[in-house]
Amino acid sequence: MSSKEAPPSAAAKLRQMLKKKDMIVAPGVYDGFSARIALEVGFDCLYMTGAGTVASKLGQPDLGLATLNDMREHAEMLANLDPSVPLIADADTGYGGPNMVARTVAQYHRSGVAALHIEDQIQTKRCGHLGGKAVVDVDTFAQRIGAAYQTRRRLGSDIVIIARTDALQTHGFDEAMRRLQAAVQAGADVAFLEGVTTADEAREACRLLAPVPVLLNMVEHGATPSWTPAEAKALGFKMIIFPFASIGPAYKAIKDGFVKLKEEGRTGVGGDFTPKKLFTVVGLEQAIKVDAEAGGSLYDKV
Ligand SMILES: C[C@](O)(C(=O)O)[C@H](CC(=O)O)C(=O)O
Repeated sequence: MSSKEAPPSAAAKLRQMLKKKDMIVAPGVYDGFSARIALEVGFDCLYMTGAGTVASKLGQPDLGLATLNDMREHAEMLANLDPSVPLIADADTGYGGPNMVARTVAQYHRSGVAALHIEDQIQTKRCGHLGGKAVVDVDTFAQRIGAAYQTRRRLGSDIVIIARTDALQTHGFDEAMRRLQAAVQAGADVAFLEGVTTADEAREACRLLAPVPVLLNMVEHGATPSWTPAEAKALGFKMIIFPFASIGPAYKAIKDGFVKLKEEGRTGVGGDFTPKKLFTVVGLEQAIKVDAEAGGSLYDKV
């Protein structure tokens, strides 16, 4: 029996999206559940936040504590919930020298990740919106991106390489631009100026980098003013990520529920949130279908 032609990879799909004029909007997801909710709402691109991954998987702050294995495993799970929806995943510093960056790109590619961002912070990195950051020199950064590009070519992969500079805070705008330009020369597909602080700076960065697409990191209450996708598009950005779009509301909702439980002995979970509702959000229908198509009847009475 012939099988259907394989659909395009998520990375190839993201490359197509980059060519269109629409803004690419990716909500931050930090676990399988938040990713499923983003898919339920109909987003056509997801962002795996490193900060959210470290917080949820390790219960730790975003200080470079996650290893390649932690991040890859998480990214693979997220990328494959719906492989037709591209996942942009945080890859921090690439986790070492050129050979480690090469392993990172190869492993993210094999895991079905559509795009990854690699930055110029030192290995003991921190969230880009904390003070006291330090960056490697421009040549080391260009080597990281060059290793990513060579790996992508070697594998025949469409994975989109996003170069992020954290140099704005310590070295100023001109040096940050120089770094992004060096990264583009080294093979980056998309530029990411971390911690942009004003609309003028944002507009100028997009102008100087054109035609290279620029990503905006819309961390709420960080260094960057709050802009909507439409406002970001008007400034010249092509992609926007909202890293805390799920972990922020989750914190409040979970905490409120726990306080209620502690004080009143009840969680206050809404009556519509039945066990079946939870499993439906995370793919119950698909699981039933797979079983039925294989001739099974395991879930007839679910
Ligand atoms: C984008 C980011 O890398 C992330 O992990 O989501 C973080 C977000 C954050 O911690 O504020 C970053 O900007 O460094």
